[in-house]
Amino acid sequence: MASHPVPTPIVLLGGGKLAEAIIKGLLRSGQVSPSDLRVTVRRPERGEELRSRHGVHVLTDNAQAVRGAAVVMLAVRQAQMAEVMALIAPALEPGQVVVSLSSDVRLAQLEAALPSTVAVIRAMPHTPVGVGAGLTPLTQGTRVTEAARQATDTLFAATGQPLWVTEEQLTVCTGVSGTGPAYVFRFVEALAQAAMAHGMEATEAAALARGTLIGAAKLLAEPGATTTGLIAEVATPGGITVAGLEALETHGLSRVVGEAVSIGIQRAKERAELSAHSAPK
Ligand SMILES: NC(=O)C1=CN([C@@H]2O[C@H](COP(=O)(O)OP(=O)(O)OC[C@H]3O[C@@H](n4cnc5c(N)ncnc54)[C@H](OP(=O)(O)O)[C@@H]3O)[C@@H](O)[C@H]2O)C=CC1
Ligand SMILES: O=C(O)[C@@H]1CCC=N1
Repeated sequence: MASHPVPTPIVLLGGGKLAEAIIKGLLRSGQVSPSDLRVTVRRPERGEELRSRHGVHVLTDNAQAVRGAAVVMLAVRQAQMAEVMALIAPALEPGQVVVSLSSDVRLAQLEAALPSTVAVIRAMPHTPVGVGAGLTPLTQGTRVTEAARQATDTLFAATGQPLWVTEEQLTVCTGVSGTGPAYVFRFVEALAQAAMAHGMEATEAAALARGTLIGAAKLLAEPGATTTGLIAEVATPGGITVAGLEALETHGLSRVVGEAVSIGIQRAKERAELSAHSAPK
């Protein structure tokens, strides 16, 4: 599917952290130019940042921004979703694709708030989209045509890899890959803290931990790499890594990671419920 051109213009409503990562990823792909991208903000200084860093069009009027767009992405937080959907609903044009990045608003609620002539898709990108290395789970609403699906697939392929899932699975993805980069970075911090506890200077400790993650990630990205194989390459039988791996499990690594994922999924479900109950009828 990714051999199709990326559909443009692309409009991002809410120029926050995730929107900027998507802008960076799309521009980096070389398949989209700054003039293909429009982003809305509510603070002029944020608009200036985005304009000067990426050369994109910046607007404050969400309804005006969606005019003529091929794809409209909802990139505001839960608190602004209902308001922004109400603003753009009368301005959306038949055939447009609306992609919600919100973890908190379900397809049924999105479709109820938006005209029946637009295709609604939910996406759960993560910040690696900014370097073209994102994995973006997607789930489609009831009015999605093959063209709309292909347009969205192509767009996220430009920032890494799209992955189509059910809406239920998207909630799991939120708790695993949407949040996941933060957990990985926290692990790097913990590794650096451990190095410092054993006498390393902060700068060297941070470099050791960061270098370990970046090097390990590159090995994992090699064709055919498996975590089991990569672990075996490090863990000399009867050696030091084996002892460390045992300590990780004894002290609950799998349980702790499982707990973080479960809490994330539970919170995503609670927020979706809250959002459904507070939506204007
Ligand atoms: N960050 C991530 O890694 C991920 C985020 N998401 C989802 O993406 C969405 C955005 O998250 P994130 O980027 O982190 O949050 P941010 O708070 O960074 O971005 C939201 C942006 O929307 C702006 N905004 C608010 N109201 C309006 C409005 N009426 N018109 C235009 N812009 C407006 C905010 O402006 P101001 O700066 O003034 O507050 C802010 O810059 C959320 O729904 C989140 O769940 C999903 C997956 C991963
Ligand atoms: O923390 C959040 O709520 C969002 C959703 C997944 C990643 N960031």
